[in-house]
Amino acid sequence: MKIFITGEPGVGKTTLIKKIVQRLGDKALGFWTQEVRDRKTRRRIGFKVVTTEGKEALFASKNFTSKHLVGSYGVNVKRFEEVVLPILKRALKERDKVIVIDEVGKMELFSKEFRELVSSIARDPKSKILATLPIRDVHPLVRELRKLQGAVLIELTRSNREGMEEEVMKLLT
Ligand SMILES: Nc1ncnc2c1ncn2[C@@H]1O[C@H](COP(=O)(O)OP(=O)(O)OP(=O)(O)O)[C@@H](O)[C@H]1O
Repeated sequence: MKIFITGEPGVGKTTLIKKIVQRLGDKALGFWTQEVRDRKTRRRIGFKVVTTEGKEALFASKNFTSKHLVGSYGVNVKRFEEVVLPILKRALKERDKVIVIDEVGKMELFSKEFRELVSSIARDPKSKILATLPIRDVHPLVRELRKLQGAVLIELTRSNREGMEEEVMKLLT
């Protein structure tokens, strides 16, 4: 089963992914992206990736100098790749796992290897995927995934998000 969750920023995609990862336990392999806020000011200062194995890395920050920018955030593509690529490569081999990719977004898509791995995972007819996509087509790959044959595309909204955890679990099991 391949499931793609899309929705407006802040609607709760990452929250949903984390709940499902918790329920899947060691059946899930992958990562999610979440914002990092300053402890004192509570202002958003960057984004980190967290893997299902508990690895974390701040990979986008207002304080990073980078040629890869999304808004005022500099993206450290190397740091993203170091944490995320090994787990996705493993996931491609371990057939029984649900591969979790949150998200196939602008920041993540700077990595060519990430784009190639996501394509391979999506093309594999036997892969089980739970991934999030931005609501807008920020890249041809996002457009391709949105239309992927045999996949389920769900738009998460404030009105349907309450029952979505159960809905997705039903599709996955
Ligand atoms: N079902 C829910 N009920 C109430 N609040 C929620 C729910 N889901 C998420 N939130 C809250 O909304 C905020 C944004 O959630 P989250 O980071 O999961 O959104 P997102 O869609 O992943 O955002 P982005 O597109 O920016 O990555 C968080 O503060 C979270 O606690």
